[in-house]
Amino acid sequence: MNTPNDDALVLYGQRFESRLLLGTARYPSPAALQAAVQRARPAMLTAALRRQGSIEQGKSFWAMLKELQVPVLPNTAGCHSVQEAITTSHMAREVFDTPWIKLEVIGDDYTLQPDTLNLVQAAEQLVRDGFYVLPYCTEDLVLCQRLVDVGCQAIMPWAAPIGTGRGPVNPYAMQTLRQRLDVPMLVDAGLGLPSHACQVMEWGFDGVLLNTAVAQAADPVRMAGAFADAVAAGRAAHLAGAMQPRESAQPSTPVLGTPFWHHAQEA
Ligand SMILES: CC(=O)[C@@H](O)[C@H](O)COP(=O)(O)O
Repeated sequence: MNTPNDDALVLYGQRFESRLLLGTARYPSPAALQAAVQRARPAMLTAALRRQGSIEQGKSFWAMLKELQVPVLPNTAGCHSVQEAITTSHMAREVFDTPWIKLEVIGDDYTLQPDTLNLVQAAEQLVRDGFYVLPYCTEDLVLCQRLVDVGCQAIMPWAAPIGTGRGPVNPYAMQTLRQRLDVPMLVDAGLGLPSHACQVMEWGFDGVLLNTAVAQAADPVRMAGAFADAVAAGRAAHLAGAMQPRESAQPSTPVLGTPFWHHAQEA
């Protein structure tokens, strides 16, 4: 029997049972992608409208995504300008028949760093056009605030540049961001290990989006499972309320006073 999840992820008013989102690129085979998705059961699958490959390959890829029955989150990967991102988003909405868009506007091709100056403008227009915009951004607090100001109901700060697998490179800024803004935040890009995902979930992030760490693992299916478990563990730890670290040692078993077995013997 399925028990209702009272801790579902809610984005733009929609509930998702999982807090893990997966990318669909760079898997060794379509079968590996399918099996990884079946193992991880992600909330959404992101795919670039501008995928490389022949028209035939494209058609069978989209058919496979449909078969997986996981909501598709089209993305604007490869877009470098506001207009390009907006046009691509509108095409994606027609192709996938969905209001969701992962908004990427790349500002630097070497680091794949989001164009923080133009991202807000693109997001504002897309929100006005009725999209559910999930902007891929840096962990800069003021940028994230501006994205929220223009109507983004959730944001996706990076942990590290796409494909690096370095994990959160700026823990201080990420934790500050989490404390300062009260919107759903999904950490997108740069996670390499399940422990990275667990860490950001412990900090209170609402979910993670990742691709390379699963797709490029020696065993993508097993790694997909490991990430799904890590995301759930990090979320549970966050909700459980962690102890505060201490400077000095404190015995976890009190040894002072009368041992409890002493009373038992006297009774
Ligand atoms: C697929 C996708 O959207 C990536 O651009 C995303 O940002 C994930 O990054 P990693 O591959 O570093 O997990």
